[in-house]
Amino acid sequence: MRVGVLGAQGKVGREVCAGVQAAEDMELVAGLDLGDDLKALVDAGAEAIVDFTHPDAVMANLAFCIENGINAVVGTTGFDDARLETLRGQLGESPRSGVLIAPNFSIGAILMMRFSAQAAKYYESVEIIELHHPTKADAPSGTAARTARLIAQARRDAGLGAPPDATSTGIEGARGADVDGIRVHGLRIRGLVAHQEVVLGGPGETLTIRHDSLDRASFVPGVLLGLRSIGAAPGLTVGLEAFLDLD
Ligand SMILES: NC(=O)C1=CN([C@@H]2O[C@H](COP(=O)(O)OP(=O)(O)OC[C@H]3O[C@@H](n4cnc5c(N)ncnc54)[C@H](OP(=O)(O)O)[C@@H]3O)[C@@H](O)[C@H]2O)C=CC1
Ligand SMILES: O=C(O)C1=N[C@H](C(=O)O)C[C@H](O)C1
Repeated sequence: MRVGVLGAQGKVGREVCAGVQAAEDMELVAGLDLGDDLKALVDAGAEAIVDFTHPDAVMANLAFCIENGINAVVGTTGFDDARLETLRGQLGESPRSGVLIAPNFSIGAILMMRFSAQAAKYYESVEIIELHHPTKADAPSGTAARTARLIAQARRDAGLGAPPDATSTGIEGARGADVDGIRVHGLRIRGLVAHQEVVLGGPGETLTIRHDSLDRASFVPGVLLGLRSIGAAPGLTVGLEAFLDLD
């Protein structure tokens, strides 16, 4: 498979380039970064791209790929419902392309999200703490936002209301961000890579589900799986779990 990487000079992009180059069934035909012309992907005959760029850049990159029939595996964050709807519309007009949007490509993070959603219906309280390196542009993290939405859906399905919280006064932000009714707290700490805790609580007990990406190599096997899978999945896929046998 002929692969292009967007954000090739970035922290994750560099790891992905090395992973693609080491894969026997893949060839790295283009490594583009800020300022490079996307036409290089077409000139190089890229069949699929990987995007680890910036939330402000990714939609234009994907519009180009979809128009040109290039499949895309996307780690860049910043996807809300409106953006996903835009992509569905673009893919509807160019049905040969497949786009995978995955908030997190590490297997442990995917399991952490799955376990959190499974546990959600058993606990009255739940909050999320995401911890990242201080060069991260977006907050809360894409992983935390997705986890919050999965937990919120599981709570709704179980008929649970809002988690208990008597806070009636305080400093703005002290209780974190509200994502679909779930509180998310963000830390930006030098030395960290990507980490998340989901803290659940009920009478007399708590359960903490924690995942740590200690190195960006943790994202590469999932990206390669996405590349190997996306050719057979035209349209929009959200979450790498669609290509994992989790059930
Ligand atoms: N889904 C997942 O598993 C993961 C997702 N991420 C997400 O991936 C994204 C990138 O993260 P990270 O690698 O840490 O960030 P970096 O800032 O280290 O890398 C981003 C790279 O993309 C470049 N870039 C910016 N705009 C464009 C553009 N229009 N076209 C091509 N390249 C561009 C940047 O250039 P310059 O520096 O000159 O601006 C930089 O080299 C973030 O949204 C992050 O949240 C990160 C880790 C895992
Ligand atoms: O910016 C990062 O580093 C990461 N971004 C993704 C996110 O926002 O969830 C995935 C992982 O947390 C690393």
